[in-house]
Amino acid sequence: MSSRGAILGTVGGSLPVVSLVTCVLLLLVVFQLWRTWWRLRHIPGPFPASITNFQRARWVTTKRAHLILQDMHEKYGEVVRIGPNTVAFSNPEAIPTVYTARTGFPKSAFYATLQAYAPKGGNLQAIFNTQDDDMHKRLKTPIAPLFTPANVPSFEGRVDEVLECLREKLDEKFIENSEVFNLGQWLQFFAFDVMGTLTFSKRYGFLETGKDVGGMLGTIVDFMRSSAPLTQIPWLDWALRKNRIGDAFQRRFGVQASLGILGFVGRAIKEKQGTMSNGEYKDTGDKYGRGKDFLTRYIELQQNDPEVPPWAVTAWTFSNVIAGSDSVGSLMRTTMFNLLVYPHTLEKLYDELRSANLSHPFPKYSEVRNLPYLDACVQEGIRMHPPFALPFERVVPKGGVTILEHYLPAGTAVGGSPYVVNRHKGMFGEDAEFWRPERWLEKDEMHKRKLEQAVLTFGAGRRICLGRHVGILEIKKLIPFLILNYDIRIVDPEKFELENSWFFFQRGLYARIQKRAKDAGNQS
Ligand code: HEM
Repeated sequence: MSSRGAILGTVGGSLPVVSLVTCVLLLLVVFQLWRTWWRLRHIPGPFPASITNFQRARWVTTKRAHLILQDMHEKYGEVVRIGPNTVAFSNPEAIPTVYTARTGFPKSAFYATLQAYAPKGGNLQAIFNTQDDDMHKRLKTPIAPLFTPANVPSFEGRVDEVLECLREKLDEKFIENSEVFNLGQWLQFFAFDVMGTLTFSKRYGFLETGKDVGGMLGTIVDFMRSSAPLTQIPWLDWALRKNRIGDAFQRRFGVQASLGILGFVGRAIKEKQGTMSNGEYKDTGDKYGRGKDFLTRYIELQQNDPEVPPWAVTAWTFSNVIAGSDSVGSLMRTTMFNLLVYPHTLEKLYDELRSANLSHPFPKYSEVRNLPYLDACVQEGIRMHPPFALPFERVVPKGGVTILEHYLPAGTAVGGSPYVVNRHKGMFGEDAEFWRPERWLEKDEMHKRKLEQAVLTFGAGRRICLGRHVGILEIKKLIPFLILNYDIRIVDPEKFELENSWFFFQRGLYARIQKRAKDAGNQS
């Protein structure tokens, strides 16, 4: 008898061996599941979430993860286990603990899934998606001064240029015949063309053509739709997309949308570097008093500082395109939608704007930035519909942390969904689900600051949105312009639809517009 046969013989043939191996494997699986469950067993949540991430990935595929998460908090409390190693909170009191101003509480692997991949260079780290604190500092420090409240008004002339284009198109296409049109889409075109102008000195052409030129908007939707479920199971992203074989497959079948955006950014950089090196580009300013665009400033920063890696220009520009266009468009739509659906708030805002003696047709930022009711409407829009709406995950550092009386060991991923946190009734009131700009004005300035700090739409702490002042400038320029110049009526508000694919997309804000009488824009 061979030695193998002898071994089999000792356990009575091959079948029992197979059974034994199966039993051992099963025991190992059970042990592993038990260990996984055990680690955060003190955090309440649905049982499947304590042993697998597939449940929360499934929530994301429904495109209504924000509502499911809200239900989970309703059922299990303010701190809920949503994955084997992941915990979500709903009370804004946890914000300063999780989103600290110092390093050491890094972003989780959620963000790696949002990094574009190239087989030669690996993942492209951008400011908003890098998990590495040092890399973040290297990327952010050189460009942060461009985004300060003091510098942001230098971009105003470029916004006026795009407002002019929007005005022309609205007047030309939709005034005469009272046509019903997709106002939401035009606001998105506006937001993208503003970011194109701010970044490249060029509109993408959305407003000119009334179309998604080059399919860029669709590309972003595709990228987010394919990435959003994977943010919940990052190793799957790595296995499917972030390796040479997966990448080749994605390229072959044209499903890696981030490459389309990167390709666009790459071409724009090359073109600009060309015009800068052959002396064609002159920063002379123009009738709008515009200064240099972002890309020119990025290229100069990179050229003047040997510490800055050459690929930083792509990373910075990619951030502008991905983080700074759809987000602003979303907030514009939310604010307009709610003003139209709650006409008494629109009237109140109209009265404030008329009394303010604003420049016509485009109010100056200095004239509108501190108008109280306009500010309340913008803050309420920011609160109601955060353009990024899955929990912003961070990794608990060594020593663990306690949030809302729950201890989380080191290595736990923890985050708040801005949609859920922004609707916390204890902070924002029993009517937190509803549009009510007055909540920002009814107490003193300290209360207003407290509410602002409780809103998670821009993130918080060290990784708070760098471009928020740019976005607010755009919104505070656009809304008064629209309201003072046009009488806008919403059509079929129930056609307004939401899709949460990490980017919180909106569709179908239909309206009719008419021009207001010339003297209606100003009371004085
Ligand atoms: C006004 C609408 C905007 C909203 C709601 C928004 C929201 C956000 C959020 C939530 C984050 C941080 C996410 C996290 O913690 O994971 C973020 C980061 C960032 N945003 Fe925005 N954003 C907006 C506009 C912009 C604009 C206009 C720009 C650029 C011009 C921009 C550039 C950035 C950058 C560079 C970061 C990374 C900051 C860092 O990690 O240090 N954003 N944004």
